[in-house]
Amino acid sequence: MLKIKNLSKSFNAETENEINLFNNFNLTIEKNKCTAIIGPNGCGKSTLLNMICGSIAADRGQIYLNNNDISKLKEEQRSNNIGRVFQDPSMGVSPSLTILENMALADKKGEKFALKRLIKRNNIDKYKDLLMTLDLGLEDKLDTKVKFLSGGQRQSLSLIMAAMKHPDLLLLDEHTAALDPKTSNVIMKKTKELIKKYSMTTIMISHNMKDALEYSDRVIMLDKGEIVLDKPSREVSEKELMGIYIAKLNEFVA
Ligand SMILES: Nc1ncnc2c1ncn2[C@@H]1O[C@H](COP(=O)(O)OP(=O)(O)OP(=O)(O)O)[C@@H](O)[C@H]1O
Repeated sequence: MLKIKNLSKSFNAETENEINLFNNFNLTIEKNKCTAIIGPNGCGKSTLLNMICGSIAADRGQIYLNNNDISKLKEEQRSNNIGRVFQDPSMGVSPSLTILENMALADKKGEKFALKRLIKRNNIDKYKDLLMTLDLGLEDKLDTKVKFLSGGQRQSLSLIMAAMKHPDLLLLDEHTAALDPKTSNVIMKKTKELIKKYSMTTIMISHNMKDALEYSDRVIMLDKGEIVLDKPSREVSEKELMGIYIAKLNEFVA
């Protein structure tokens, strides 16, 4: 379970460009459930994920993961228990390393290791088995540098790597937004399968209302750093979400 208590964050404090994004923000994310976070551009979705994983510091407040206060931990320390897949297929993987080297790195997350001893021959079958589940033939390209893979292939690899150590929390930051509809669909299905298989508590940011409803247990809409809707996904329709979304966008334009 993830518990966020009284989180506050502003940017450019005490300047004319000050943005008070979160002000005493509270949220509890249930264990082993997938929660979708939606909301218009700039409402604070990525900033929230960045504060959870520690890539940006909150001004005030606490974050508890399975009752442990992680607020003061560095990003690397939090990454032992938090996996993340980004929108950009080049993030979350090391493009100049091979598929095999990337997977071995993900496998060693949180451990001290020597790079030259990174790859353990007896782990290769494990990596191949994981890649085989993607059905993209990547298991036969272990020595291919990741920069030569397509966006969809990289994103699939990134997902497998993020889930490899069965993190307590999986953060999906618009992870299919840069992909074509068919590949996006394949990756969403794979995501659902992995979340279920490894019982991962998941937060998924999406601008795709249909995916947000289909693949989550709960949907939360943010607007200007505040929760404006919070419902079980099965109790809300795409039409209802779009209605609120458009009303918020119109408020923004007005
Ligand atoms: N490092 C930063 N410095 C200054 N302002 C920032 C910084 N990071 C985010 N912001 C501002 O905070 C607000 C929220 O940004 P954020 O990226 O969290 O929104 P978002 O909901 O993820 O948007 P999108 O859907 O476009 O990805 C925006 O106004 C953004 O300009």
